[in-house]
Amino acid sequence: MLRIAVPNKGSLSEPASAMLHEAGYKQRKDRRELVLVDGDNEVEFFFLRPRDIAVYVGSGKLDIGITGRDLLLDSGAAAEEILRLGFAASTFRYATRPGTAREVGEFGGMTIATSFPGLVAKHLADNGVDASVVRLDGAVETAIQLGVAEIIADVVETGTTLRNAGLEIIGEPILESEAVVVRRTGAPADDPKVRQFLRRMQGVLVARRYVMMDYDIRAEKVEQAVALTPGLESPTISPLHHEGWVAVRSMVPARDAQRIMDDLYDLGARAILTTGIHACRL
Ligand SMILES: Nc1ncnc2c1ncn2[C@@H]1O[C@H](COP(=O)(O)OP(=O)(O)OP(=O)(O)O)[C@@H](O)[C@H]1O
Ligand SMILES: O=P(O)(O)OC[C@H]1O[C@H](OP(=O)(O)OP(=O)(O)O)[C@H](O)[C@@H]1O
Ligand SMILES: [Mg+2]
Repeated sequence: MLRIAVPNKGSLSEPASAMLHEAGYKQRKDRRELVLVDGDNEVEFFFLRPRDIAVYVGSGKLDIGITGRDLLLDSGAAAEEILRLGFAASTFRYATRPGTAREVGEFGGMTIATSFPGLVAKHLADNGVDASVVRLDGAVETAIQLGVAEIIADVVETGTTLRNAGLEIIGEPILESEAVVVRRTGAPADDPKVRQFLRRMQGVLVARRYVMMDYDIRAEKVEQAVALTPGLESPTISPLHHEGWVAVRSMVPARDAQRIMDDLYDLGARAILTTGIHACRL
């Protein structure tokens, strides 16, 4: 059985379970379930606090886990990222009241509040800054208003929370984060169960990002058309009964599909169809 840690709460929890479900795994129906055995797929899921996942995986008690890159690096656990999952994207940044400081070099002697003390301490040390770090569980924006800290370091997605608290971002992001799959550092890379799990998750990523496009085009235009729809490997070209025409089938990035359809139409392609991909193995 492959033992997999899955976030039980917070921003990572629902999208992680949705992705596992899309990859064909059984997922829990009740949020209070802590462990779930998916016998058909020979996988056991452990629903754990996102912050603890890298620790369990790093200790070797669980084979792999889904967590945030920021949580992984903050934990200092002996775990490493093996696949980016493309959800829960955010940056990790410093912020403060206007006029307090413009860059990390000016933080000397100040106090920084954060839920990610490991990340912040390392970033300060890397920049040669001597400042205090206070660990808070959440809602760190309020720490400035209440005089607990001059600076905060927190997760920023849209920036709305910071704006609402009257704070502004300082400097470049400390980190760009997203949900990732982690395993113990140095674990054998060729474990067939892990590889199968990663292939399934990669299949979901591709199915979410691509659509299948079909169209008919005059044979003499096919090279120009295929330049617009090169596919992942190479497009399939089939002759049409109507002489001088071919049918083309190719995967295209979903976000470009409408623009590509316009361009194909202008080139003379007709019967241009896009269909969703439910699952795939590349
Ligand atoms: N607004 C957000 N947008 C994108 N990712 C986020 C956001 N808030 C937190 N995350 C990500 O979620 C992970 C933190 O999960 P965690 O469950 O500890 O916090 P949370 O989602 O803020 O939940 P809560 O604070 O309700 O416990 C981190 O990887 C972080 O980058
Ligand atoms: O840039 P934004 O789109 O505003 O998102 C970022 C906010 O979202 C998270 O907070 P959450 O709601 O999880 O509360 P918390 O601070 O208690 O964790 C994070 O800690 C930030 O505060
Ligand atoms: Mg939070």
